[in-house]
Amino acid sequence: MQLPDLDELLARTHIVTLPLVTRFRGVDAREAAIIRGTQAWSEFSPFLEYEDAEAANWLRAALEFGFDASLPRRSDGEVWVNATVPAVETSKLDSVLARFDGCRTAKIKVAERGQALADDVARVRGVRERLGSDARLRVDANGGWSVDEAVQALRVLARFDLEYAEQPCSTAAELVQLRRRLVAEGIAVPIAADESIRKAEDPLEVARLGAADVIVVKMQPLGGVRRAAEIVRATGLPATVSSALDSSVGIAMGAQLVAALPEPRHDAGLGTASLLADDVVAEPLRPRAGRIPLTPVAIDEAALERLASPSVRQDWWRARISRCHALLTASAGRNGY
Ligand SMILES: O=C(O)CCC(=O)C1=CC=C[C@@H](O)[C@@H]1C(=O)O
Ligand SMILES: [Mg+2]
Repeated sequence: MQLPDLDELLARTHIVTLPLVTRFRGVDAREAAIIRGTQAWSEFSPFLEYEDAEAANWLRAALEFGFDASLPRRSDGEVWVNATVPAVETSKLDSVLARFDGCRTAKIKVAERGQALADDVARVRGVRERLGSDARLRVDANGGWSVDEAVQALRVLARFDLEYAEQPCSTAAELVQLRRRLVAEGIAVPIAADESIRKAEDPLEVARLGAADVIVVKMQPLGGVRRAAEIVRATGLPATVSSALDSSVGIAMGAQLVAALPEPRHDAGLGTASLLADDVVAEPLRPRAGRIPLTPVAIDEAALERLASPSVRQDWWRARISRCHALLTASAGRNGY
């Protein structure tokens, strides 16, 4: 595939600000570039604090999805998704869970700065009580615990029967130590790596070190469907595909990554359109009966206008796209991107 040139890319790009229902990851709104590709609508939405070198991978993913005619795409079938529970008080659990119709798996944020282990325990207990004993529950600490804190927390949280704990500590070396400690203490909680995959220089290190039982893969940070699927294959570990809190366009991209992976599959963290108060498509990809469809999304042109970011943010994003495009052009490999 040839990279679209910069002027063409910018002419095809809409910059939008999507309000969130609940504060998540420290933000109340999500900014994204929505791109009308030649093959499909695609999304470029690296978090604002990411440097260009990291953000360029996200652009690679957007270009593959939007412009690469040789990318296999499935339009039939569905993807099972998990409910995503932000670090809310227990009084908000009913309203959060109500947004994830029929989800049989929930991922619960823990180790939030300013909160205590008792808050995490109450939240996990609250979700277990509401979803019942058959539901699969995962927690995600975003690297917020030391090894000692993780042992202490997982000893208590294990009581709620966890599918896994995602990125309990920040480094792969700590995850290795933690896994040994959990085995030694008889605490049966598998470990998943997220930031240790998507923010690592070498995403295969986790597998080499034996740092995780499961890997979490996000299609934008990993540079697209093909690259992410290759990482999964190379690690040989079971994978959970997850969103980066994308619009429904990015969610549809993630769903194609799920379809590209071998079975069995963990329920995907692709229910997060439910955390948005508005979206760019006619029918947002919110879970119904625990699933989202693989059908291509239909853009709502009026929503692109309604949600258009203020001009100062448009300029910021266009400058960012230009810099990332230059990085990709400079490093273009055999495939042209
Ligand atoms: O995996 C999910 O259930 C939803 C996606 C999700 O949790 C995340 C999306 C974007 C940024 C991250 O802080 C967060 C994660 O850590 O997995
Ligand atoms: Mg995570």
